[in-house]
Amino acid sequence: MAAHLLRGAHLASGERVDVRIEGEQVAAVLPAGTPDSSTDEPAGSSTDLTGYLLAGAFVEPHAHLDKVFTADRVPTGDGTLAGAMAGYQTILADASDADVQSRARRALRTLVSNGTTAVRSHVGCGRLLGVRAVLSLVAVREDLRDLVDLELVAHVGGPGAGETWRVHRRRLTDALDAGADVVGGNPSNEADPVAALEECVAVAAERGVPVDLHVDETTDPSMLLLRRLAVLATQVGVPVTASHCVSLGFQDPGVAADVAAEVAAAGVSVVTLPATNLYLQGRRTWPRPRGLTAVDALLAAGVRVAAGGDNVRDPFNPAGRLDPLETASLAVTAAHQSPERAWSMIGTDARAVIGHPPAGPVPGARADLVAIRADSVGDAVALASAERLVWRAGRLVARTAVDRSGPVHEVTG
Ligand SMILES: Nc1ccnc(=O)[nH]1
Repeated sequence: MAAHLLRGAHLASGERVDVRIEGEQVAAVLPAGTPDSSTDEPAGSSTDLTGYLLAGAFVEPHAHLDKVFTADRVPTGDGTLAGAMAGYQTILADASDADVQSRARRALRTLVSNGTTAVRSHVGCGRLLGVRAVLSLVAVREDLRDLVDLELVAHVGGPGAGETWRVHRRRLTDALDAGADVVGGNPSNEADPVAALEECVAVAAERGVPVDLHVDETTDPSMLLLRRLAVLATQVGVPVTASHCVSLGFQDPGVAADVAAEVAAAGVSVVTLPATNLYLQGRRTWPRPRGLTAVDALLAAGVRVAAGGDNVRDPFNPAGRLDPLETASLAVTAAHQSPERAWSMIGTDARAVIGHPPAGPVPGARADLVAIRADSVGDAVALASAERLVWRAGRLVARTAVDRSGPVHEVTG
């Protein structure tokens, strides 16, 4: 089997190593310069990674690829979630298959060149879109399958749609039939949030697929569906993820700790989405709160917490770089996590949340790797150097070099 040697990189621990890749996997991790690791290597089958930090590739656990890059098509809204949802409705008529696909492809290539090899994207499948966007993204998933693992979440509903949960149920099953992998939705924004939540979880249980819901994306503490979701999660045998959970950050600390314990006991994972929730939440209150979930309480209770980029250049967030290191930096400054914890939230934890097996410079793991020019994890999170190399299943899929004129990206897939 063809082997490739990555020479002289350092790991997060600081140790300098040579990493041998065979096929799709990491075959060996040896101290840098170990003679055994480089003998019998024909010239050209190694890469010098001196000065690079080598780690498992990043994972984006929560994107919205059907919406990405639409910010310039809508008038600036009022910056709230309701305003963003209303603004987005106006774009849908123009969202042809070709348009959705080209925006999603551009976003995925950027994510890959930044070090990401697996992406979970929510995709609208409500009244205006039906299964159109799901089908568009299924085609993109197929096209780019050598570059990135793309998982699709059927994101049903929306306020004012005037649809009952019977109709939503059909929309979810249609989207799953069309190729979506996971049940999603935004029950907190429905007329009957508890009924909507229960229906989503019921569909996931019936179909035997994971469920990943937008939960409690509000600073209003009286909305706390997370508690009900934790109860439901103990009754179904499918993986349950709660994205956003903003209102948990607005509970009394005792309540937050109790709910976090319930979430941990139920095995529910949480995805925090700092960029969008800093943008959308807290617009109408002073002092202005930060719209983040209670990350510390969740971690203290033993909940798996990942961090995602969510919306990028759309009515929900006009900014965003499609770089998990931007998300990690926000987890440090806005969610008060250490750089090392933030790094794990965009890597190991995010990968576990979406149910993928471990990857990284560990013998036997899949060779999904990112090398970034950085002295340490703290450096990588803070400076987010553009100089990166990315391998997926043992194959180099992207390389960004920097010369005097700036970064030069090459996505090889
Ligand atoms: N934060 C978000 C809520 C609902 N839809 C989105 O695209 N984003």
